Amino acid sequence: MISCLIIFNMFFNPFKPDKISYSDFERLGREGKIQEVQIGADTLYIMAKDKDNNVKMYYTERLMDIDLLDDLKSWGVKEYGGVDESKGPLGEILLSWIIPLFIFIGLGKIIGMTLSKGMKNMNPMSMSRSTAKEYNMEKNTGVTFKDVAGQEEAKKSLEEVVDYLHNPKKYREIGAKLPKGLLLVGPPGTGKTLLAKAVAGEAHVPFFSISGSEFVQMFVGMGAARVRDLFSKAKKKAPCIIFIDEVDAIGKARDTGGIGGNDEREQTLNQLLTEMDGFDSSEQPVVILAATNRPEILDKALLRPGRFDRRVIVNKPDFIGRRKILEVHVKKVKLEDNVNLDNIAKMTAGSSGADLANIINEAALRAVRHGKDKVSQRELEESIEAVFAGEAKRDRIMSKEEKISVAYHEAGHALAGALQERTDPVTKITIVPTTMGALGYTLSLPTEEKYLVSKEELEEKIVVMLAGRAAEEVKLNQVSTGASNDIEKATEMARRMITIYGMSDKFDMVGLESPSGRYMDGTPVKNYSSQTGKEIDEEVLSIIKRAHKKAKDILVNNIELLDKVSNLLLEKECLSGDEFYELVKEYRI
Ligand SMILES: Nc1ncnc2c1ncn2[C@@H]1O[C@H](COP(=O)(O)OP(=O)(O)OP(=O)(O)O)[C@@H](O)[C@H]1O
Ligand SMILES: [Zn+2]
Repeated sequence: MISCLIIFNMFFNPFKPDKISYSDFERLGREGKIQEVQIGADTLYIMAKDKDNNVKMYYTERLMDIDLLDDLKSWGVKEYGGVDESKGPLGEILLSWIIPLFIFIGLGKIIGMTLSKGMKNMNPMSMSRSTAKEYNMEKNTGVTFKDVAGQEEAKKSLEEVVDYLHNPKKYREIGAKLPKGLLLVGPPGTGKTLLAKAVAGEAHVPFFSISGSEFVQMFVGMGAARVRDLFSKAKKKAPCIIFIDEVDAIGKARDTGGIGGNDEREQTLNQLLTEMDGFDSSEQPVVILAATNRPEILDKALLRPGRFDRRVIVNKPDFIGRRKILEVHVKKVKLEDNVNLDNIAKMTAGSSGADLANIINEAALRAVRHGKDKVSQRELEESIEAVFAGEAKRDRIMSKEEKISVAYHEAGHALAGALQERTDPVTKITIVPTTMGALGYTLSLPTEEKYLVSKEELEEKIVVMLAGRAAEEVKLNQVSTGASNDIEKATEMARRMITIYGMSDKFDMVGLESPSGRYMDGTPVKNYSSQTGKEIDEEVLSIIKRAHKKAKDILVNNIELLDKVSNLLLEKECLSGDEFYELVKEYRI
């Protein structure tokens, strides 16, 4: 055996293939120097003439150039075909090309095997591959833009990437470089991962994905190794997509300090930057998509040109977007014919795509629980409420007095909602306690999407919040702990009107608190003196007092209606918006 290897090594060197770049390969092709090409999964083995017109063997990393076969034909390459690398990367090719040159018939296998080892060692990338392989690779995600409902703007900005991956040649020829990195920015559950997969699916290219947070838990040095490994593998499969979810976990600004694991993160980040700079996107069309919901904390180095220099905003869906997302997801369940998805879309303002997917699934589970074979409006509405307010908790025993308090409290909220001009319509009132701790609740939902809210609207909202307690006062002459949540929300809103929205006469348009800046404990960053602080407190107090008085006035002026609504609530425990407005209409005419 040993002697065989020695003999073999003597002959090996003259036939050691040289690695060439893909562009050199193309140049050889254009110059008509290529005689034969064997196409492996990751490697192209090329027999071509060198400068001195001697036939030599070369290899290059295979890029997923969809024009490869056309090119080979147009260059007049006579022989080409696939190579089965499972016998060892060079096994087949060597057997057919080199062995006949030797008389070592019968030693072919050994030579093939040993050569393949030699080949491996010449290629450093395959060595690091074994150290870490924690990313996912999907050859075909099977997701297309059709699966991503709404998000039209995001899709539009990603279409160019798809086109580029489809046809890199077109861009290469004109000298255009597409951004290597795109940052998908948006709140959790809005479909960033889905969009990234859709880009890969649309372009029919492989999809490599890894989550930034996985790097943080890594042993020292592993994060960087993993990034290196990921890129080397991806480059071989180019064109392809690399998707880094939660990129903020590695890409946090480096100077923010912190204890432990920081070095690791920095190394990983540096490696990522190095890798991004280290390849030519026009030769190796690898597009890196990264997702974050906190772009502001990212290291500026990540956002420089040539890195993640483009942003794609992925927002929570508006009414039409929600409607479309619902349509995508109801396809997966059996629905009754009379289901009104418009209503569901209306009721779910503020929900993300993931919330909506969740609601549909929840409704299907409920339908099974109800012994049905189709999902109806009822299950859909119930699961929305379960998401927003918690499940009904009917086993909670309340005394009669407690029930009366809750009924007046909720009737108070509902009437303040119905009897002011700028408030959202009431869609449901219930005095059945929920698993989230509420003793009852009043649901009011906007009829249309709102992006701007006026001062008057905010004032009326505060009146609605305070009207629960106000009803207890005017009718039962009592105050209870039941209003604590309302009080907290009303106070917060009044404060924001003054300190953030510039809605007080006293402070005009001075920004007293920054809307986004918060301390570690969640309290807002304050930009004012303690004297101003006192004055703000006074202003807050006066807004609340005014609203409280208005709530009481509304209820006192409509005391009969208040009685009616709470009595009906006590009787039925739960009123729909329609039932409630029936009563209101009677009394308002
Ligand atoms: N626009 C949409 N159309 C259809 N389904 C959606 C949409 N947005 C979200 N979804 C649903 O929500 C699920 C979760 O979305 P995805 O994981 O892509 O969100 P994400 O923005 O990456 O969230 P995170 O920031 O939490 O990782 C998807 O698998 C899909 O079922
Ligand atoms: Zn209340």
